[in-house]
Amino acid sequence: MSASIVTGPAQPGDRVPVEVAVGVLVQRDASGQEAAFLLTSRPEGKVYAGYWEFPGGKLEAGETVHQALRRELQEELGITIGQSHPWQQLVMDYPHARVRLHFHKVFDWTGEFEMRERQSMAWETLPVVSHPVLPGTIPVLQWFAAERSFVGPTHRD
Ligand SMILES: Nc1nc2c([nH]c(=O)n2[C@H]2C[C@H](O)[C@@H](COP(=O)(O)OP(=O)(O)OP(=O)(O)O)O2)c(=O)[nH]1
Repeated sequence: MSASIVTGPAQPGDRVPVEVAVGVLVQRDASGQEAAFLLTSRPEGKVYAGYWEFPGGKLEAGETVHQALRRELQEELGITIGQSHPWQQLVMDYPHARVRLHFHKVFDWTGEFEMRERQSMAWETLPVVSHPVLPGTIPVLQWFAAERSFVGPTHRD
């Protein structure tokens, strides 16, 4: 399976991207600095099953990214998010789909985590130990590395 990051403007003949809301849940340490972030594994039955990603899913008709995130995290993890903060966007081209990923950071949520799709979850810092990570997760780890002045591999190959 090959996947690539799309850079530059759309070209004639490109597939129209599917819009995806992605939640980057971040804990803060005692001094208020950003600390661990949440990764979840893709459930059985989905493409890239078992790969680690940030929780989220496709926007439904008429939804904003925030609304989709709130719904997906309720459905998948059983939590209710408060505010979400737009952070980064990325278009990925996979054999199965072209997706535009809208990453929002989330610092506030309520409820207990329940793995409603029998996925796994892990609070991670750099370098992440969960393996393998989804191709679309790698740029996010690089953004974290830049924000945190982290040097070295962000994950296992
Ligand atoms: N949730 C999520 N999806 C990601 C990430 N990175 C990445 O490339 N993707 C891709 C994988 C999928 O092609 C797409 C998300 O679709 P999905 O199948 O997980 O969404 P969904 O939960 O709405 O799925 P479904 O109801 O259609 O089964 O975005 C990520 O960090 N999180």
